[in-house]
Amino acid sequence: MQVFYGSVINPETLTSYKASSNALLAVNAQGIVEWIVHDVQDSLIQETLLQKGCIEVEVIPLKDGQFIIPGFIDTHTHAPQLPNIGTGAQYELLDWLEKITFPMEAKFADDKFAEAAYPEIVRRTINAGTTTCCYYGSLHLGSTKVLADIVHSLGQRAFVGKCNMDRNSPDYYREDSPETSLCDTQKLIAHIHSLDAGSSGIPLVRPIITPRFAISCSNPLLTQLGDLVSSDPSLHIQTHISENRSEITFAKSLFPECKSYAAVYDSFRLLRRNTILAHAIHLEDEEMALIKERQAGISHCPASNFHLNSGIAPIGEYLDKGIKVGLGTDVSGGYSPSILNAIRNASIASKIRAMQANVGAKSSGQFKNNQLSIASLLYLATLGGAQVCDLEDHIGSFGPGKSFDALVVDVRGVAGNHNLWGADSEIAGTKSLDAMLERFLFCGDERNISMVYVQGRCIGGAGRS
Ligand SMILES: O=c1[nH]c(=O)c2nc[nH]c2[nH]1
Ligand SMILES: [Zn+2]
Repeated sequence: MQVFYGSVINPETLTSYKASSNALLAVNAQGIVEWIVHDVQDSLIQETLLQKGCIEVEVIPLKDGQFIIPGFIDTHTHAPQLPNIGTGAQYELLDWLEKITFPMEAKFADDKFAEAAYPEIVRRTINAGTTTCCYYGSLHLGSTKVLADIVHSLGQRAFVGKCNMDRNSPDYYREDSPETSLCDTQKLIAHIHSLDAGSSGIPLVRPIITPRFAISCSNPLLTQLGDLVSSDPSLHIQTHISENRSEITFAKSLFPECKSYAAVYDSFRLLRRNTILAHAIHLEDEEMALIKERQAGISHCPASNFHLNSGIAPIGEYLDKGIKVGLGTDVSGGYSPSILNAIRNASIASKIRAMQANVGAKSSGQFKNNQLSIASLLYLATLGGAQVCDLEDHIGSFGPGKSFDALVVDVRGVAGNHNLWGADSEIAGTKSLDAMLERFLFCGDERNISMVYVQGRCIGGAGRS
């Protein structure tokens, strides 16, 4: 049993979180939160432990300036694109794929290249505070197995998929046939299942079906992927939707029988409660209704949406409609593997939409055309992401029975490196806990993430010895 004592911030709803500066939080040997008691005075720690039946446990005290939050959930990123971050912003999506992205992803045909590149890539996402990550690999089976192996060995919770893509990309980066694509996908699923064979509970690394986007998949391929997921309702699905106007026009021209982009995925049985749709910037009303009805989730990738000049997703409207939304870094459309960067861009995106809305006009919903609050931003980065991954019963916040996927944040910076508080020593109490959270979300970086826990195990962070 590990028992932490100190400041804990726990997201509750889109508009609220609970901040308590002297909580006791107990995690059992399986990495599951057993209980939390808020507002425990120093003098009552031992009595509280006894009441909980904990005898002779060592309490881990958090320091002044430290607090625990749930780990970040990155609902959309591309592992083989990390070597490209910070390049290509002069292009929009379709040219960017051809000129920047496909040439880099093609290098992962060589497993050795993947073995050299992926450890640092995964380590960076972990130290950035991402405890659950939805990874796209390249189209290659071999290197995507390497990615899954590395994620597994480093202890991150993740979904790992290889891209399915058998048309509309250059010869050097396209699968030979729908059959090859399906066969390699099945082999990847078997490989990932073998990683956690024999362990109880939900496995940390899980496969995810990854039709890159409608444009890159033929009808036979989508049909076969639909058959595959229909045979296993627990299989997750990730894809892109409605990111860029030219992309939408092209996608619609390829599927004239479908009413909308979302309807394409729906017609192949790929739209369901464990489907993660990245971007969703330019959805039509009918598509929003369909996505809501199917209970699919949206990965909001605002940095990428700005960087590739794609647009600003109407996240407030989706939240008003009750559509599930989480955050994605979308490396390398996005130029940072950190969800903190996604939080900042989500905040700016919401402010721009609010500014663009008719000045003085009353917003028709709670979130539409309003800026996202700190509570909403924290929620999207944690519990919202968990909902998008269909894992909200297990991760995204702390509560009895949920996994301890958590960050120990240190606003003074680990070993004083990157102190967000400067010389101000006034750093105690719930009021300043709110201020610490805000300061961390907008100014913090990995130097302020002391420990990264997944399933109760410390797997990274600047303060990990
Ligand atoms: O941002 C994006 N990144 C990609 O790699 C991609 N592929 C299809 N659509 C895409 N959008
Ligand atoms: Zn993407």
